Amino acid sequence: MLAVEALSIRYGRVRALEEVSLTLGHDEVLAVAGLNGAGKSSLVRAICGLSPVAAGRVTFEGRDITGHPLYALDGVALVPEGRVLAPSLTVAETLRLGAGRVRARELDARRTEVLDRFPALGQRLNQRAGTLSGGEATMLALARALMATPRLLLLDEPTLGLSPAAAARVFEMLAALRRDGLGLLVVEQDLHLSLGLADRVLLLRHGRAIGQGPAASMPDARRLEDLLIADTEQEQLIC
Ligand SMILES: Nc1ncnc2c1ncn2[C@@H]1O[C@H](COP(=O)(O)OP(=O)(O)OP(=O)(O)O)[C@@H](O)[C@H]1O
Repeated sequence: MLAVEALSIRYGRVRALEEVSLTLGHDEVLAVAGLNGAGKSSLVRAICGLSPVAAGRVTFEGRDITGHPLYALDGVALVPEGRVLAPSLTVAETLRLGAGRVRARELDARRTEVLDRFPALGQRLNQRAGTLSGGEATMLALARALMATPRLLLLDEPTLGLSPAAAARVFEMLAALRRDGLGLLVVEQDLHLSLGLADRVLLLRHGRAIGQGPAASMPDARRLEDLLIADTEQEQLIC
């Protein structure tokens, strides 16, 4: 469904990503792991046209979408780092934004479908996003993305700032979405959560892929953390 080929990202003289490649199939989960500054957000943002691509290619369902802006990408939605909700908008207004330009009947149908997954949001339709708890706000960011009826969902640190229990609930939701056929690319610092959900894991260090492979064949979370921290260059540690 998604293929990233030798993607490089530059911000002026900063080399944020160096020739990183990955593939993701339908209803597959790829977790991207790396320390702060490893290039995880840059990768996710470049896939949906939000970071400058210096070289390489992104294809989605066979179409070249390199540099295409998110709003023009049919089938792809993003849950951005930090959720990026407008605090003064209500839950209902936020969901409406996520749907883009659709007819009222279609909007109602999508909202009903999405709220089936998030009953707590359904009880807060008139509450302003800025007054939601961290866990509720994350669920709203997720629900907003689902209003676009994506086949591929990109998530950038969806558990940031959440309690372990709330983070586990987010990952339960992601598991349910995968069961329902969504492809997920998730940037996640919590390697226990990542390894529990992902089919495959991509490890980034200083903008380079230092390993990529099935989650089942990865070392445990503690060893993975050590690999991400290590200073020595070890190309393709895990394949
Ligand atoms: N807009 C920008 N302008 C200049 N440099 C940037 C910009 N965005 C990111 N960078 C740099 O690119 C590198 C990768 O940043 P990125 O945000 O992709 O890392 P990350 O792995 O997502 O980090 P974190 O886990 O802290 O969010 C960093 O050195 C960062 O300072």
